[in-house]
Amino acid sequence: MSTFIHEDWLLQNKSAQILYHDYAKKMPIHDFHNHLTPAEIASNRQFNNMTEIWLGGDHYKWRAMRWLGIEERFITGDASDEDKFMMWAKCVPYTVGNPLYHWTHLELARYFGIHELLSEDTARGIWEKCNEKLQDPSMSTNGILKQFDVRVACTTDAPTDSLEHHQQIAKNPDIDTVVVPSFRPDRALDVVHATFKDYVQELSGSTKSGQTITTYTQFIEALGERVGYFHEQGGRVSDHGFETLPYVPANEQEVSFIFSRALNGETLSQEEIHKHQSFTMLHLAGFYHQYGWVMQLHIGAIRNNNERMFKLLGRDTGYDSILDYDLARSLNAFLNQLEQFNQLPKTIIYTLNPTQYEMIASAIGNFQAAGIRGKVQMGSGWWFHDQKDGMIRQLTALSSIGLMSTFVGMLTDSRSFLSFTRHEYFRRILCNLMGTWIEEGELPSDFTFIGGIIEDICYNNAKQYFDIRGLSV
Ligand SMILES: O=C[C@H](O)[C@@H](O)[C@@H](O)[C@H](O)C(=O)O
Repeated sequence: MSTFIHEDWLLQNKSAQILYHDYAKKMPIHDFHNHLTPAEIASNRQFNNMTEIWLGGDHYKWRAMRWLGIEERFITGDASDEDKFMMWAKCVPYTVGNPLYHWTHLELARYFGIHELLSEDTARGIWEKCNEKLQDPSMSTNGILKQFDVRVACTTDAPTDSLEHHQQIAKNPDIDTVVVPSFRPDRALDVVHATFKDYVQELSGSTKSGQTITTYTQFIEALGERVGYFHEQGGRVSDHGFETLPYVPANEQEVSFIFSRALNGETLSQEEIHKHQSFTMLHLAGFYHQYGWVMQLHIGAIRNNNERMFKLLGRDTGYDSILDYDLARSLNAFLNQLEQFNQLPKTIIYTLNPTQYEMIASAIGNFQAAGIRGKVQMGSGWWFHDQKDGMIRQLTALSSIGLMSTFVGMLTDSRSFLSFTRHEYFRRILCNLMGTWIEEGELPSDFTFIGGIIEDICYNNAKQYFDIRGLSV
């Protein structure tokens, strides 16, 4: 009997199989956005068991378990690692149709050589086999990066981070992967949050002078200094998470006043919040442009919706979802404002709302520029759309309205070292889509040509676009 994850899995025709096996499969990985922990890479962490590496931090699995009515103690609570794994195994058969079912079995197959389907019945054997394999040097963090030929990994880091772990990684001759930080200044834009004042203090502490920030000008200077520091440490990417991307024009004087009111803990109007955010984003984008960075905008998540659970577990624990809102005007206005002053950096826009794919694909066509292929990009299917249907929708919108040949492709966006197979998943779906176009006569059956485009989307485009120092290929 053939296994579920077989050689031609998801490749439904001959052309798709050729594209995947002869072109996509061999390409290295350029993982330009993830949430891996630099400290774990620096210490070359070896995981004790499957729960540690697979279930800890994975809010996708947690949501599915809650959906099945599992008690929280088996999800994020105090149950033993073994009991948590057994409970997850029991849930897996009921995830059919959800990407979790695919991801789970693809990860078991590629990392552990396990082709049995995970369920209550097979759980014990799989737990033991995987835990044993996890002790192998090939399964340490560095072992995994090597196995999957991960040439670049961009972690997600606070502007105030010392980046000491990145420095250790860079000095370690055993780590071939170029691991660089991404600058994620969400808290700098969150003037309404009760901790904004503490954040500004933290930011002051991270600058060379350590001088207390009291004015907006000092605040922007401090952020600029930290962008410079990240750059020195190899950073070439920033990342922002927005509910919506407001764009409300403002001037320095107004925003300075709003900033000092925020520092005093005064209540700000929605308009003031948006003005501060818009103006600060223009400054930040200017820095990214100056350093030749890529600005990533993740837009459209409504977060921490379950207050009771937020109080218990905090953020990123599986209580975020898709926001509906208007984006076209503010997105165009924001990009336009940067473009007017020649300050628009290379930009990737991800949306959590797939009804916006066509709109975004059309908007980015307004801001492409000489000398850079696909300067403004639409990011791959993000989060709830990091699955077959989501990827096909994103690729279809991008290819119909823009140029898919310039697309920088896939990233894991994951907190787990077992997620590198997401690239394989994406590649199979991409090859199946283009292979089907060949079979249906919509593309020529010229494999060198179409295969070359596949190789570009899998790796070459990202390598060229991000231009991360030290890349050896
Ligand atoms: O795929 C889902 C992601 O990891 C999600 O948790 C992140 O994208 C995170 O919310 C972020 O804002 O960076």
